[in-house]
Amino acid sequence: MNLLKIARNIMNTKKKEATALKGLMKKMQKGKDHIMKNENFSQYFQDEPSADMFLLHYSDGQERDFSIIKSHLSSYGEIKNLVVIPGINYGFLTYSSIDSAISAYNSVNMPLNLLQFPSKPHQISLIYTPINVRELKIVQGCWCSLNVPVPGLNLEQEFITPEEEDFLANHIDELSWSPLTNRRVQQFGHDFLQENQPDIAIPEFFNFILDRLENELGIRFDQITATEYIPGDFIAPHLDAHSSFEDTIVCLSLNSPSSMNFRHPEGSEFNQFLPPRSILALTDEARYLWKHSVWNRKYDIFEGISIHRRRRISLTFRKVRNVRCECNFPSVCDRNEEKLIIEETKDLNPTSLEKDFVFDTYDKIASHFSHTRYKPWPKVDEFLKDQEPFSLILDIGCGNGKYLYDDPLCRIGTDRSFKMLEICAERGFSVFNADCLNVPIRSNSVDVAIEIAVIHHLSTSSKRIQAMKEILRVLVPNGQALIYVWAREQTERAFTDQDCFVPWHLNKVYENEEEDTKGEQSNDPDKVVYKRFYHVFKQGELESLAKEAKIDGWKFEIMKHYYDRSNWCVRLKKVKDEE
Ligand SMILES: O=C(O)CCC(=O)C(=O)O
Ligand SMILES: [Fe+2]
Repeated sequence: MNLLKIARNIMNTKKKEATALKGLMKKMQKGKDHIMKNENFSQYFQDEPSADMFLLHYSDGQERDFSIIKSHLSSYGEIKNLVVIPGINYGFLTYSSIDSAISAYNSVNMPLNLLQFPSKPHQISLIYTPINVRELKIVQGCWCSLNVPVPGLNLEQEFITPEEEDFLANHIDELSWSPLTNRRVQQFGHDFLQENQPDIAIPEFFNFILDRLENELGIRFDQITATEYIPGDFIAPHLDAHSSFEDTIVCLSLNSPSSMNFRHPEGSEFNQFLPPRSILALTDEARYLWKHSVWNRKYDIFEGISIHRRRRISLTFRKVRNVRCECNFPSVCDRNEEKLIIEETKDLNPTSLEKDFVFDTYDKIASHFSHTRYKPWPKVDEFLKDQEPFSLILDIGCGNGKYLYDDPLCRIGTDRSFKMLEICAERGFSVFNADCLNVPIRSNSVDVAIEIAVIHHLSTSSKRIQAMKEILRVLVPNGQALIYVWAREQTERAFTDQDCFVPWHLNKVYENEEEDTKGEQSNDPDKVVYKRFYHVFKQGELESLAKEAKIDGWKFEIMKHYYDRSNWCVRLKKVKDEE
């Protein structure tokens, strides 16, 4: 090779390097600009060195990238926090000292300091920030620890071996999972989710673990729930029903770390880290008083370091209770709760359940209810504003009239509760007393109907269908309706049954002294409790109801169905039934 050729080769390599470098610098700047613009983070960036840093890594933030980022960044000093968020190309880093941060900053930000990620090589870069990562809302992992101060909570790590973990998970996966909205489950022993179902025998492959638990805790568990959580799945805060199971409940985690939130009724909260193969025993206060939940997060932050969740299978071991619960926490105990058994009949007359726990209750709580229900829900409002001007709008079950506000000429409301109607009348709205099963309005006469949080107070499915039929009847052809009902799957509350009572805690200042029937005394001396009857809807149930409701050659077309504020919702249109 002659000299000229060598020189040209060197020149070419240098040129290539320079182009690569330019490309990288451009990409870094683009990444920075993107974050500044879209996440509005520019306020968090600063030139002055600090131990807290913003980490641009340009990878997909998955677990395999995380370990490379971590081992590289550890070489500059001790790391206090390192949060890499699944699916996001930036993260957060805190060093134990500013010196480490400076040394990382100076080396990492050098162009062409590429890290060999499994996906592809990446440049990472660091920016100083004044913000502590715990305070950043974007970080949605659960900050958790191994020992949380919840009395009666006990974690034991490595309760089973990795081989036993595989053995259990494989056997369970051979059986069939039942889907719930946000996770899948399998029940063994007594199936408390499906009433009146015979017990399912506990498969033999569980025997070794039942024996081990019996040896350790002295309890032979006879009910097992297997739950599958894909990252992002969750279980809402709940207490395992006191009346259904005895004191100690044990959760065994398979295949993935996760965390469980414990919340005291007065508000304090802790996140318990759950390593795979560990058992967590809930006894006494932890079992009876603190609600537990698994949040819908894709990662947890344990000792400052983000830990990606993978597919987790949890096994919950319980012992079915045969005697009344005598726990020391009567305020949260269901021992006195009657189980609602509702007879399905075609009779549309109100039952005493509806009279006492819907009509009467809403009359009693009307003014308190009205003070807490004044803001229209944005999606309902949007629907109403979407309608042609001067459309006639009927609000069935209008309550205090929060959707009747502007434009009273075109909006009319009905309700069963006279007290609610009095409130509407005082506000000058056009309302009248009516039952939603028999609306005294001509057929084909209203352009738009809404029925928000009403149908879930009807106790039988015949009544719920009749309510839908009434909406269909009064609407003009092509008229639209919007219906909201409480979702069983909501995260705000947990329901063991679809038919249930939900308490209303009424401040005594709202109690009418002349009335003879009073609510029950609450734990709070200033409050009384009134029960409201609800039938909480399963996902898809409202759509089935809409499909079933047909009259005189008309039916509903489902234009949209969605979840909003703990409710299942449908937007319907009255169309010709061609069948
Ligand atoms: O995921 C877990 O370990 C807890 C499940 C649970 O709370 C339950 O099934 O009641
Ligand atoms: Fe539970």
